[in-house]
Amino acid sequence: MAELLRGAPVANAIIDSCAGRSRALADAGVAPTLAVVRVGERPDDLSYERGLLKRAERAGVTVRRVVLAEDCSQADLMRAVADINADASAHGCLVFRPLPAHLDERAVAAALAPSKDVDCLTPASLAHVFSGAGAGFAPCTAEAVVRVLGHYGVPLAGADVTVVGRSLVIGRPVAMLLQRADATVTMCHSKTADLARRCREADVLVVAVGHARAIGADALRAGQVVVDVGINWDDGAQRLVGDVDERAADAVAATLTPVPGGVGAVTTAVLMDHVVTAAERTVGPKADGAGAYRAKRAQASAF
Ligand SMILES: Nc1nc(=O)c2c([nH]1)NC[C@@H]1CN(c3ccc(C(=O)N[C@@H](CCC(=O)O)C(=O)O)cc3)C=[N+]21
Repeated sequence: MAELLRGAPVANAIIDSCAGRSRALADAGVAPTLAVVRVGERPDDLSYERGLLKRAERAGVTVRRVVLAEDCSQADLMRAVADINADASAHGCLVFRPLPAHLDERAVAAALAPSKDVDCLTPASLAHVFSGAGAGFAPCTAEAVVRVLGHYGVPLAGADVTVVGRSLVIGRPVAMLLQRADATVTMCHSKTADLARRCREADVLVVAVGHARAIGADALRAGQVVVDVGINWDDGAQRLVGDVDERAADAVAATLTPVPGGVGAVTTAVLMDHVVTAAERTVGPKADGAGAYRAKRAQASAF
C-alpha cells in the first residue's frame, strides 16, 4: 500500500508561520488583507472560497469578497479590479478562474497591479515564474505541489519528473518550479505519444489534467512518488476524486497525495503565505513602526 502524503501537516506548518508574521504586521499597524473576486456561483470557486475563508482566519488574514453576477459586464469586472488596485489596504487579489466565457481574462490580467497578484494571473508574475527574476508569486497550486514534495523530503535534484497537463495555471508553471529545483522535467499532454511509458519512467509523477482517473495502472511503476493535482466531482461516488486512479496508485506507488486532503489542502495555505508576504513588502524601511516590526519578525523566525 502506498504511503499517503497528506496536505494537512504541510498546510498547518505554512499557516502557523503566517499567523506569527501576521501578528508582527498587526503590531506595525498592518492587517494583511486579501480581496477575492468571484463571478457567478461555480461550485469549485465556492469550494475554494469556503476553504480559504477558514484558512484565512487562522492565518490572521482578512478577506474581502467581491461577488459579481454571472452575467456582469467586462466594465463591471474591470471596475472591481481597479478599485482593488487603488485600495492600499488590500495587499493581495485573487480572481477566481476560469471566468465566464463572455469575459476577457487577459484584459483583467493586464489591469491587475502585479504587486497584488497572489495567484499568478498577470504577465509580470508569469515572467517571474519563467525567469526567476523579479518578485512575483507562482500560482498557488503549482507552488503547493513543490511545498508538499519539500515537506516530505522527496529528493528533486537530478530526479526524473513527469508532469502531465500543460495548463498555464498548473502544468507549465509547476514544470518551471520543479526544473528550478534541479529536476529533469518531461512535460506531457493530451497529444503525447505513449503517455503511459513517459509516466512509468518518472521518479515523481505530477498529474494535472482535470479528468477523473485519467492515469491508471498501465502508467504507474513500483516505487514512484505520485502527486495528484486533480479535483473532480464523481457523480456516481458522490465525492471528490483525483486525476489518478487511486486504487491503482495505492497498489503500485511508494507514496501518493490523496484527493481530497492532498495538494488542494495546501493551495489555500500557500495563498495565505502570498498575501502575508505581499503585506510585508508594503512595510517599507521608513514606514511607521517598521523598526519594531523588523525586531518582532526576527523574533518570530527564531522559533
Ligand atoms: N484563480 C484561481 N486559482 C485557483 O487555484 C482556483 C480557482 N481560481 N478557481 C477554483 C479552483 C478550485 N480550487 C480549489 C482549491 C483547493 C480546494 C480544496 O481546499 N480542496 C480540499 C477539499 C475541499 C472540500 O472538502 O470541499 C482538498 O482537496 O482537500 C478546492 C478547490 C482552486 N481553484
